[in-house]
Amino acid sequence: MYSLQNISVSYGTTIALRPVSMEVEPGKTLVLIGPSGSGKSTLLRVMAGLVTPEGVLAFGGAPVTDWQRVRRRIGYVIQDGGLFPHLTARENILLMSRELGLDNAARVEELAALTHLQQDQLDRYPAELSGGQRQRVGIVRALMLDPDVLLLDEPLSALDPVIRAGLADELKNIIGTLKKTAVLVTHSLSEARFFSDRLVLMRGGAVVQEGSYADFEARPADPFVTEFIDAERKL
Ligand SMILES: Nc1ncnc2c1ncn2[C@@H]1O[C@H](COP(=O)(O)OP(=O)(O)OP(=O)(O)O)[C@@H](O)[C@H]1O
Repeated sequence: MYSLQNISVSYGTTIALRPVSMEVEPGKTLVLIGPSGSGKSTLLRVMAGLVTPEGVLAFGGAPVTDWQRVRRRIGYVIQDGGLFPHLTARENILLMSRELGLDNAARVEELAALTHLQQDQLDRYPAELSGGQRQRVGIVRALMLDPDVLLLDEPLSALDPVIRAGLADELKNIIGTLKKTAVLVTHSLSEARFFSDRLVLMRGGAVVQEGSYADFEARPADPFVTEFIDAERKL
């Protein structure tokens, strides 16, 4: 779905991504994991077309030249939903559809059912919803235009453990049922293990190891991989 060749990003004098190359396979879930500041969100923002990198980024087999067209095929979810506070949940969800002149009212109902959002919750403002409900609204909004790809930046990190476990199940089901390609950023190794077909561990803007969770355990490419796994286990 994505092919990245020597993608790098600097913010002024800060190097956020060193040349990174990777593939994101269609229909699979890739998880980006690594310590704070390692470049995970920057890489996701590059895939969302929100940051322009050096290097070559291809989507669906061709280098991206028209982000307008590509962005419609991508749903982007950030921590706490990233909702507009002055719009109700339903208005947030329908914003893009209205801009494009699409009547998607029925799809809201379908997706609300899939994410266990209730009617009265859809008519509330974000401040009147719990963190888990806001996150669900963010997920429904991202799914409205039926994107091929879901980009998820720490979608579960603001939630209490019970809600987090429930939403993790729902999200995994949604990704599987709707056959989406997903790229998910997390700090949590257990989340990474739960969601990933493939894992990418980053440090200092570079990829340390890429593979399955089993590869990371059985064949760590660098002492940092073992250190990272052990540190997470202790918690
Ligand atoms: N808009 C920005 N302006 C300047 N520097 C930035 C900006 N965004 C990120 N950075 C820097 O780029 C580097 C990578 O940041 P990024 O947010 O991609 O890391 P991350 O792995 O997602 O971190 P976290 O897990 O804490 O969210 C960091 O050094 C960060 O301080």
